Amino acid sequence: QPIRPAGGTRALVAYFSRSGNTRVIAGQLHRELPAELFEIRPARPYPEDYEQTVAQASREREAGFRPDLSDRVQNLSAYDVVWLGFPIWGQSVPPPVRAFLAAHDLSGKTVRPFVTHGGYGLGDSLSVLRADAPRARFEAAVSMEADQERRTMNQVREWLAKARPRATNP
Ligand SMILES: Cc1cc2nc3c(=O)[nH]c(=O)nc-3n(C[C@H](O)[C@H](O)[C@H](O)COP(=O)(O)O)c2cc1C
Repeated sequence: QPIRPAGGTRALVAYFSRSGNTRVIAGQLHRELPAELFEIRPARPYPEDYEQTVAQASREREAGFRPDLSDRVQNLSAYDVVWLGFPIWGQSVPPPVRAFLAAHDLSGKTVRPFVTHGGYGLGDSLSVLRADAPRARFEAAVSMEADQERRTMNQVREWLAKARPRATNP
C-alpha cells in the first residue's frame, strides 16, 4: 500500500545503483520523505569488475541497447511523484534507467531526478530523460559528486606500486 504523507501526494523512489552511492541517497529519501522504494535491476547484473562494466556500458550505449529488467513497478498509477535516481555513465543515463523509462508510463507524473557522478557532471542525462519520458513533468534535478570507483582503484594501484619493490626486495 503506497505511503500517503500529509498533502495527499504519493511518492515513489525508483533508483539504479551499481556501487552503492545512489542507493544511499535513495534509502534516505525513502526514510525521510517518506516514499516507497523500488530498485531498478537489470535481469543480468553488470560485472563486478569496474573496467568490464565501463566497457559493457559503452557498447550498450552505442547500440542503444535497453537491458531486460528483473522487475517492474506493479502499481505505478498509485504514485503522483517519482524520484528517479541513477549514476552518470559515460556522460549519460545508464541503459537500465532508459529501460525503466521505456517500460513504465510516467505521463502526467512529477519526476524529480537525483543523480550521482564521479566529478564530470550531468552530461546529456537530463535531455535523454526528457526524450525517454516526454509526458512526464520534470522538476529540477539534484546531483552530487560521489566517490568514484576509478579514483579508489587508482589510489590502490599507487599503494601497490609503492609496496611492490619492498615485497620483492626486502
Ligand atoms: C560504467 C560507468 C561509467 C561512468 N561514467 C561516468 C561519467 O561519464 N562521468 C562521471 O562523472 N562519472 C562516471 N562514473 C562514475 C559514477 O557516476 C559514480 O561513481 C556514481 O556515483 C556511481 O553510482 P552508484 O554507486 O550508485 O553506482 C561512471 C561509472 C561507471 C561504473
